[in-house]
Amino acid sequence: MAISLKSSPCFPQLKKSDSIYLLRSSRQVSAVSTRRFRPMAALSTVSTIGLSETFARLKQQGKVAFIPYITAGDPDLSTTAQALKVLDSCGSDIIELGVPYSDPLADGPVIQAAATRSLARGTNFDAIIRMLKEVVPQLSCPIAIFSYYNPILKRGVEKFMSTLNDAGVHGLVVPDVPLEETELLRKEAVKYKIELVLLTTPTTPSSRMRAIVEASEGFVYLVSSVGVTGARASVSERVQTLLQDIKGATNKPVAVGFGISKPEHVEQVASWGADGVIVGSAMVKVLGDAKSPEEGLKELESFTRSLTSALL
Ligand SMILES: O=P(O)(O)OC[C@@H](O)[C@@H](O)c1c[nH]c2ccccc12
Repeated sequence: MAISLKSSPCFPQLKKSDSIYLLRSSRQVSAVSTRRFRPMAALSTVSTIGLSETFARLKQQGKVAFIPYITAGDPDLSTTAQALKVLDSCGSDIIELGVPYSDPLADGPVIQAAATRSLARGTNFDAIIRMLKEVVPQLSCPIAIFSYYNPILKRGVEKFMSTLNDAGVHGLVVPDVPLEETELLRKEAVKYKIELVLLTTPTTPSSRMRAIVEASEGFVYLVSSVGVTGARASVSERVQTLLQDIKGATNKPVAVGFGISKPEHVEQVASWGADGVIVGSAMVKVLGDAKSPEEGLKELESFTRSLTSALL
């Protein structure tokens, strides 16, 4: 069944030939766009497919996934709700949504500041989940929650996973959980159909990298450079060989993050064979630097479009 696209704030009027097709998958209706941009309205009742299925569909279309990260509650949760819809309608394929934390040891100054602002406003996990229950049914791309390990342990792993499942979240990234401790996380994640994404870095020994890619669900997160998150002037050439090493060890999709902040970075990483490109700090900065939430959302729209166009 094909439906014609309606105009949406994020892309010019598309031709009829750009119709999207609603495909019935085994578990749910899913929408595959024949182009990167999707209208918000036309997909308001379609539930999303998961991370691995998203990558499989993009691979069939010869496309690379665009994966933005934003911090929930910065500047506030209602702006986050609108930002998710803007990112979705501007062609994001998966969205990473960060749960703000008081000790974000892997984050650079931009995301640390966003977490501090969000926590100062009183953002908490329950409020984020309430917001997601409203917004997820309006999105056409899956959400992966980004949380440090401590808040998950405090809430209880099973309760945390079932709460994500209830909210329609498909993925989870826990940057500071050691591989040795992922067993319990993975067991509960599988039970609640949450794809647990693990990270490998340029300094991960190859035997450990192989264990990580084996255990990772949804996709493998290749951290492009040592250090913390934050926009860099360029993406390290080493990413090319790291991608080859990982792809030699698994058929799972590999998405690259850290430092990517310009269209040329996106293009470069895609040309090296990445299945997905992750942009966080640069997105968070756009929202954080804006004089008002409205201005932030407008800037986010044009910035996202500049990056997703680099993948077309
Ligand atoms: O911010 P960058 O340099 O664009 O990197 C992506 C990153 O923000 C996102 O994936 C992320 C946010 N917090 C993290 C902590 C660890 C690893 C990754 C992350």
